[in-house]
Amino acid sequence: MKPLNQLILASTSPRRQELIASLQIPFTIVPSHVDEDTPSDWTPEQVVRGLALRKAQAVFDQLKGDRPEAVIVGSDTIVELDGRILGKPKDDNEAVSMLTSLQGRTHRVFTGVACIHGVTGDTLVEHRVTSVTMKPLSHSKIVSYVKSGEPRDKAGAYAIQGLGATIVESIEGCYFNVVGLPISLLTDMLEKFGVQVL
Ligand SMILES: Cc1cn([C@H]2C[C@H](O)[C@@H](COP(=O)(O)OP(=O)(O)OP(=O)(O)O)O2)c(=O)[nH]c1=O
Repeated sequence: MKPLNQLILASTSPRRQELIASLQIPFTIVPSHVDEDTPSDWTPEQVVRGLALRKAQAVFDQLKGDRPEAVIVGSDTIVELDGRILGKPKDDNEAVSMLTSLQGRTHRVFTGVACIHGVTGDTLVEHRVTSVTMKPLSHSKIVSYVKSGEPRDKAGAYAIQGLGATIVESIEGCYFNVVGLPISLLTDMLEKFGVQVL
């Protein structure tokens, strides 16, 4: 397999763009705009792995005529509580109800990562899980956090990297997995494609 030294990030997420920049490898952004619906009986692992692959595959299909000498990276993040999957809230009311169910408890954040070799089409898919414990929160604190606007485009209606840091008590596992791109896992995957980060 030909070693590559460039990345294509199949994502509109500004957080993922910032995180991938930290690898100091040349990268470009090609948003995937895929339908994020999944069958209701899929497990959290199946959802994040399936959607990460769907995002990377959509960009690969779009570019494959050019056989880009780059690894295409797709990623997806969800929150799971009591077997229930929480994606991005559709409005502020749903954000309040998500945070009401998460406060004072421990939930799991799943992120799937898919890498596709732009020349050969070889594919790797992995995921990571991080446990996050949220502080107990009053209704007025939840409403005030939702009013900040931060929960809107975040799985589980919070952002640990922002004001959401003030409502998280502790985490167990990879922090960057919660933000949406587990950098350490991604690096291991890239090395399998011959992309050396260090
Ligand atoms: C839990 C949590 C999620 N998130 C974000 C990461 C993801 O951007 C978002 C989950 O939505 P995703 O569907 O994974 O990603 P996206 O639609 O934002 O971007 P794209 O599909 O184009 O890659 O939630 C945080 O930023 N901080 C957090 O603490």
